[in-house]
Amino acid sequence: MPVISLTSTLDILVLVASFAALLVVRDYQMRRGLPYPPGPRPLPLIGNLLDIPKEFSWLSYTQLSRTHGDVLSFHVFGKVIVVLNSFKASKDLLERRGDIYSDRPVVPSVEMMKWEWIVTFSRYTESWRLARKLLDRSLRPAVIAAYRPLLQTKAHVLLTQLLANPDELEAHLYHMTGSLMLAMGYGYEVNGINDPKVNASKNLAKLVGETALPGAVLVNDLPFLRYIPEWLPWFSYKPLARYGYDIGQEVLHRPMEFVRETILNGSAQPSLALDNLQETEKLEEPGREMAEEVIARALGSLDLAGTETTASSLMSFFVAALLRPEVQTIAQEELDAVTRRERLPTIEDRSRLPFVDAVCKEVTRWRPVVPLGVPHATTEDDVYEGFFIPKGAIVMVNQWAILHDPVMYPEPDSFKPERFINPDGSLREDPVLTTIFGFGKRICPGRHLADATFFIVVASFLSVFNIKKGNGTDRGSDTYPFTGSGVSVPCPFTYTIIPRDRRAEEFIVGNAQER
Ligand code: HEM
Repeated sequence: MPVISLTSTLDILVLVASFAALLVVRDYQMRRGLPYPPGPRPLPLIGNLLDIPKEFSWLSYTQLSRTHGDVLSFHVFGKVIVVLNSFKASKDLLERRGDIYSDRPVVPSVEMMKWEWIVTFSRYTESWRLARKLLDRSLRPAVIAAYRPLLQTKAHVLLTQLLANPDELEAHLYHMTGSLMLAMGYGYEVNGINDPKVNASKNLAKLVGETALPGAVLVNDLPFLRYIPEWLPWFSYKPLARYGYDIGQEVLHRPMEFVRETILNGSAQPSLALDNLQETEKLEEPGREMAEEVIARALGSLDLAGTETTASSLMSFFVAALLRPEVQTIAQEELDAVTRRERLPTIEDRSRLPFVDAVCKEVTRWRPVVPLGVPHATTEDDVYEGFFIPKGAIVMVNQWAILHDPVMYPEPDSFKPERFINPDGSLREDPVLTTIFGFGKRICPGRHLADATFFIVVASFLSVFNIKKGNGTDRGSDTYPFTGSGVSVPCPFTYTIIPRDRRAEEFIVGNAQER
């Protein structure tokens, strides 16, 4: 029987220690003696794995930034994760040094599901640049202005649905934002609450939320797990990868097939797909096929990235309105003065509705829907304020820390739209609020659409409805907890939605008949 002698054990220990020392020296040389940004002390091998909670990690980062400073670093299995906790550092790095801070991290689950076509996950490549250019062009303010009537119609349909079935708020919001993306993107009119195209993008968004962030599933930390074969069912990621790939392909291709069919049979409705496909007609093959692929990727990403974020953010508005019912009354007085209760508000009314606008701004500050944004990655080594940030580092913006800074926003955890109102009653603009849409070359291309949609839904709702607390114990803001994973949304809550009065009810019915 082989015996491991004391000397050979010592030999192994010496070997491991020398290897570890070699790594430390190499790391020191690589960063030219400069320190990494501060953070909790890493443990051997696992680094800071135990310092990064799976839930509500933005709260822990905010806490740590108070002692360590606004740029933090963590080390997990050899990867450096940098968390930016201030607007200044986020601007300095992601915007001013955008050439080297605009990549996305390699995420094993994303690779396995072949989701690199989704613009949000695409690496900083020529293929990303092409799709991104198309999105920026298609979602610029002038185009969004042209789609205002569509936005308003969708908001009015939402009112009708809420009147008929007020208990299904979340489903109606999802339906509204999903049907808006599909109408704008492809000229597709959704068919009822269980429309297959809305469901496909909802399923994809759900799976993305559950799996696509670094650390969200074990395979993202231990990439070798992706090779475990299917005959080890408890451990293999392959069935999940296949499912993710299939629903991804459905969102990527099905709506484009629909547009092509409607072009052929002459029933195509105005849409971003139609506009862009018409442009490609001038091209020769293979350029045309490639251009069509870019359109499919860009619009599939729009559908995916725009539906859940906007719907979830709107859900937070309803929680805020429950917590401070008097805010509804103030906003309604402002709305009534503008519309005289003779019509529904429009996006053009916005400049005369500063308080309603302030409500929208405060909701997004109070409960940012993706509190850690979408991770960026560096393509070069860099030095910031004396700290070393290596090539390949994952860089995240802690939106929560920025938008809950008690100096900028006193009592940051309270929902207070008044903070955005100047003493003369006008709206106080706040450039820091764009934080919710990210920074630099990767800033959300759908921000103008999201902003207009948010406003018109809130204004339309408040002009005809009230939301009131449902039954159950009232524990203040604790009655309405939010989820703590990548996308932070209100947990299910009880409420009652009722028309403000008989006049409001008649108005909703009359408006629906006119459509
Ligand atoms: C409340 C609504 C929304 C919020 C809070 C939001 C937030 C964000 C954030 C934080 C990012 C990452 C930015 C970065 O990496 O620095 C992002 C990216 C993106 N968003 Fe939005 N978004 C919203 C609505 C929309 C809408 C309506 C669309 C489409 C119409 C959209 C399309 C996208 C796309 C395609 C990306 C990926 C951009 C890239 O990687 O180049 N988003 N969004």
